[in-house]
Amino acid sequence: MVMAALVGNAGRLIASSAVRCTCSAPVRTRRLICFSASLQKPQAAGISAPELDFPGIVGDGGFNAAGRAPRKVSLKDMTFPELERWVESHGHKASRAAMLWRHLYGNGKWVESPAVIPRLNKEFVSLLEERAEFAPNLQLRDVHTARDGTRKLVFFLEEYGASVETVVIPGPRGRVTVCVSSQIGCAMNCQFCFTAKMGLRGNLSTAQIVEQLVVASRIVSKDLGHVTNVVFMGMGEPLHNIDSVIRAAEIMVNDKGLHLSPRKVTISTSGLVPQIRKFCRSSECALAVSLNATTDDIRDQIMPINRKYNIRTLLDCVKEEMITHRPGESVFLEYVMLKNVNDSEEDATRLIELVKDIPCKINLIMFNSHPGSAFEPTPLVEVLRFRDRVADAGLVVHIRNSRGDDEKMACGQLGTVLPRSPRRRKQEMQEPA
Ligand SMILES: C[S@@+](CC[C@H](N)C(=O)[O-])C[C@H]1O[C@@H](n2cnc3c(N)ncnc32)[C@H](O)[C@@H]1O
Ligand code: SF4
Repeated sequence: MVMAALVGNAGRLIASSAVRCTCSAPVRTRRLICFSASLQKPQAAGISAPELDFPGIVGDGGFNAAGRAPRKVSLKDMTFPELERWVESHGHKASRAAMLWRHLYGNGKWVESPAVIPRLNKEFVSLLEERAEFAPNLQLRDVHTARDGTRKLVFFLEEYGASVETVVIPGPRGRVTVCVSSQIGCAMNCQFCFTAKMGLRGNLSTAQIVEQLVVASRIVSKDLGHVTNVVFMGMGEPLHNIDSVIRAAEIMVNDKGLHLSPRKVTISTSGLVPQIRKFCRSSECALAVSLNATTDDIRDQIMPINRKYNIRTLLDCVKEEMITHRPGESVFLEYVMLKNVNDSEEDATRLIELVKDIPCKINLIMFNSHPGSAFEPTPLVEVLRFRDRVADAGLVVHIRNSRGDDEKMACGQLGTVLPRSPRRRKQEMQEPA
């Protein structure tokens, strides 16, 4: 029956027999990788060695058009200790880094130029003007608002000629969740996900990830209040861009700035096993794993990454990492309900067996349809039945409703830009009075 449901999709599923891997990265991505090799010869490039220690330089491409002088460092590429080192390496007190950090991230200030920071030492202002970039290359192009109040921010990246999207989801009791993107497109090719159709165009830098949150916070601060939660569930596979993502998450939880609780910053992955290990050992933020099937047969077809790391390998890794490195915490297991694909009674029974020894919370996600998708959502009554079976076995399980799906803002729908009237676009982009 399951296979029958997949028949319409079979050609496409079978044809996608391999996960597109990192080494088939597009030219732009390869250019950045090759660039890091050229960093090994700093003198030849006319760049002073201390500058090379700072991630803003590397993430930014590093050189000006002439290829000799260093470009500005991108401040939002740096974690707090790195910013302190950068400030000190230019002969200033570390306390100036703390002040700068507060103005970048703290207390709703979010400044974009040293000129507006009061009582700043003149030489420090010159240093910032000459050598530092406050905001990365990420232009807010549009804000769409769905009927349920969910907002989608569309950012344009000039160097890729493409957009990435960020979603703000107002919740009950003052909860405000920002869903950030980590890549432009995605290489993982999950068959039910619209973002997969873009393929991978490139990775976002730490600064570009953090900036999504800063801009979203600024836009919603007057009417919704503070952002309370961040989920890396927008465009892209966060652990395919793990270094930038871990650093962005570190900046988000820093208590002198954005100060989110690490438990409220969740990184979601389709299941890259070595990167899950690295993440659990080097970040304190929460982990979500998109399981989405209970047999390798089905998962191989809907999530090609399963052909590399199958369900057993994935769940063994998750269990071991949670028990060893995250005692007392639970992993979120995401499960998109696909009609006649992964939603049977047998699936519920297998799911219980698979996860019963893992400290976890299961989220059943309603499938969000998109143009060209061969999948259909499981009817709500069936989702409720599935949930009850899993809950009766003593597992923690919730149903996640779609938010913003009328404006294509829900999970797995990102990657399109909707036309708006110029008047409404102007209204939505303004900060509320
Ligand atoms: C878009 S992904 C981004 C994070 C990461 N790449 C991952 O797969 O976990 C976030 C979540 O959306 C789910 N998802 C993808 N396409 C979906 C769709 N069309 N409807 C509902 N959920 C979807 C994924 O299974 C995942 O749990
Ligand atoms: S579900 Fe996640 S990993 Fe899969 S294609 Fe979509 S964004 Fe990529």
